[in-house]
Order: sequence, then structure tokens, then C-alpha cells
Amino acid sequence: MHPNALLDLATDLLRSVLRLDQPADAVVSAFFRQHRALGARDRHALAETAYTVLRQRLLLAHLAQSGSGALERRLAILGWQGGDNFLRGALGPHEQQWLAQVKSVDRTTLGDKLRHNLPDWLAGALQTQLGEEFWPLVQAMDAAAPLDLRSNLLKTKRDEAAKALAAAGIAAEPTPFSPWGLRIDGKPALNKLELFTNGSVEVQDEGSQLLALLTGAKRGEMVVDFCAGAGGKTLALGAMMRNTGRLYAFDVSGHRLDNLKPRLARSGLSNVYPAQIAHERDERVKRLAGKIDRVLIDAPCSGLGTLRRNPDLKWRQSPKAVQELQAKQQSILASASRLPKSGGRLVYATCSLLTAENEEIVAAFDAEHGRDFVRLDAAELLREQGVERADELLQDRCLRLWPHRHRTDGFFAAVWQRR
Ligand SMILES: C[S@@+](CC[C@H](N)C(=O)[O-])C[C@H]1O[C@@H](n2cnc3c(N)ncnc32)[C@H](O)[C@@H]1O
Repeated sequence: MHPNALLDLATDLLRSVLRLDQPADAVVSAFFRQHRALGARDRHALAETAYTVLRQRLLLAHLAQSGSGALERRLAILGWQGGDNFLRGALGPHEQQWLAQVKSVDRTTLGDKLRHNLPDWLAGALQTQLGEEFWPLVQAMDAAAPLDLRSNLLKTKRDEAAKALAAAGIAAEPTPFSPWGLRIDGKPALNKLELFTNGSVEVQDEGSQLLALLTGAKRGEMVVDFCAGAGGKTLALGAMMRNTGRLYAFDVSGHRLDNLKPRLARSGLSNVYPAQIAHERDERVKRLAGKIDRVLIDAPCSGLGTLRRNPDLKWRQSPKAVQELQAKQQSILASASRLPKSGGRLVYATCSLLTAENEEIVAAFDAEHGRDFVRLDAAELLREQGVERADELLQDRCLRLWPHRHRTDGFFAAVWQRR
């Protein structure tokens, strides 16, 4: 495509994405559906440009002030990810001059806000938690996430999967913590590889794999994945159970559960029972109370641990939204806690970095249900599952994963056993 035409498309895409009224990945997918003729390289340039602008929104909006023309075009130029030469082909002499002048600004001299690109409420919360580690976190969240795979032990072993990837020209390293994981540099297309279509591997962040491992699910057990969504963790749990027992995949969203179906078909699992529930106090939950060996609650949350993948969330979340989520999280945890039988395990997890959605929820649960549940040490449980260096993942007996420390998304999990 001609550079100018592609820059115009990037400008249009940014106009939609920056409305922030829908998740950026949904906006980008809808945009590509409207422009089916776009090739892979052009799509990549457009998506990465939009994501770069979302990541560095405050900085780029500040730098864009000096230019002229549509603001979104200026932002697209500043965040351009389709190559410098290509971009030059789209710019007139004034724009070229302006860009050269903006590029000469020493960004290290700019104020903190323009360097961390976070809303004040979020920067404040993270600075309080992390102190000096705040800046390494900012840097880690500014980069794209690596691509992690989980090898499906029902169908393959990790080293066999790595060999098959190598044969397809894709280099993969074992992940440092999850015994199932492989990490790939870059974003090769996987969905046509036989290894993927036959369910031997699934795309899953290493952190998400560790949450499944924490449940310790085993052969023949009754397990509930309470907020199963499209089933990333369900698939891992089903494989841990060696395709035996019963694994209920609950979610209030039928649409999300529908997305689980093709993944289930690939995985070879037949022990999974997806079920849409009306709410966390659904009749189905009452019927299973006291009967379940392991319950995983991958709670709805702000998603702020996934900013590498979803940088729009820092602009779409707010303290009020977090407060509403807290109420939902407490209610889901209270209701799902009726499921484990005596000696059964309960895992509460989020992909949020905020103590409000993590430690505070756990403390409130302990205060109310401490008589019935005992907290378990997450590192010990992970060691039992063959996770090396599990101590590095721990904070006050909970799993606490950080992009800058562990190269995973920012996950949290607390584990209890019913007395
Ligand atoms: C973090 S996502 C789950 C992601 C999924 N476990 C995975 O690994 O792909 C949270 C899920 O909770 C679901 N949810 C929201 N409210 C719920 C409720 N009251 N009961 C059960 N699930 C709920 C949402 O529909 C969403 O799919």
C-alpha cells in the first residue's frame, strides 16, 4: 500500500482506538475486518502503531502539540511502527521538519508523568507498592510481551514440542518457572502449524500456567474453574487431571464459553463440562457445594497486570471501576468458597497488580472465613508441581508475578484449604 494511504488508515484507526469506549484489541480486529485487503505487514504496522500510541499516550500527546493538522495523524507519525523510510514517503516537507525537531527532544529531561505514561491514581498506587522498582516495572510494561506456549502433556512433552517448533524454524526456550512452558521470541504465525492445530501446544502466558499448577488438580477429581472464560486455564487443568474426573467450566458469559469449544476440540479433553451460570450464586453452585476437590477463581479484574498486551486498560480503568470490581470479587470468592469439600483447595487469582484487588480481598476473606479455611504457602505448592525457584514468586505466602521481575503478566494468587 502507498505510504500515505497507510498513514491515513493509521490515523483512522487511532481515532477509533483513542475513543477508549471498547477494548483496543476488539477495535483493531473490527478495523481489519472492514479492510480485508490489508496484507500482514500493513496490519502489523497499523496495530503496533496504535499500541505504541496507547502505551506512550501522555508523552506523544505532549510532543504532538507543536505540530499541525489532525491530532491523530500527528500521533500516528510519532508512534509509527512501519519503518522510518516508509514513513518518510508519506510526509510532506513541513511534517518531515516537524518530526526531526520532535525527535531531537531529550526525553530524559521530561517530567515523570511523560516518562511513565500512567494516570496519576495508578502511578501513585504502584509507586507506593514498589518504591524504586516502579521504574523497572514501567519499562517492562512498555515492551511487548513474549509469546509463551503451554505444551499439552496429554499429547506431547515439552522437549518434543520444542523440537517440532525448531523443525518449523521457530526457536523456543523452556520457560524458567512453568515445567510446561516454552517461550518464543517474536510473533511467528502459529495457527497453521500442525503442533498447534492438533492441540499439542496452546498459547498461554507462563504466569497463567502457574495459576493452574497452584490448584494441584489430579486424576479422577472434581474440579471447578469458576470464571473459565475462553478456557485458557481450563485446558491446563483438564490436562493435569489426565482427562479423567470432572472439570466444570463456569462463566456468566456464554459468548466466552463458546470460544472455549474449538480449543477443547483441539486439546483432546473429554472431561470438561462448560456451563453458563446466571451469577455467582447460581443454583448449580449450590448443588455442588461441599463436593469439589479444587476450585480456581480467575476473577474478573482490572487486568492491569496485562498492560504489555492491553495498554488501553490503563486509560479505560478508574478507581471507581476498581471499587466495583472489588465488590464483585468479594462476592464471587464468598460464593465459590462453598464448593470445596473438607480438605479441598480454593485458589483466588487475578491478573491485576493492585493490592485492592488482591491482598485486600484475601484479608477480607480471611477475616470472615478464617475459621473454615487455612491459607497455604504458594511456593510450597508450586515446588510440589515441579516448579523451580518457586521462592522467587512469593510474597506473603501468595503468588505475586511482576513483568519486570518474572517476564510474565502481573498475576496474583492466594490458596486456601478447607478445614
Ligand atoms: C479473568 S477472566 C477469565 C479468563 C479465563 N480463566 C482464562 O484463563 O482464559 C474473568 C471471567 O470471569 C467471568 N465472570 C464475571 N463475573 C462472573 C461471575 N459472577 N461468575 C462467574 N464468572 C464471572 C467473565 O465473564 C470472565 O470470563
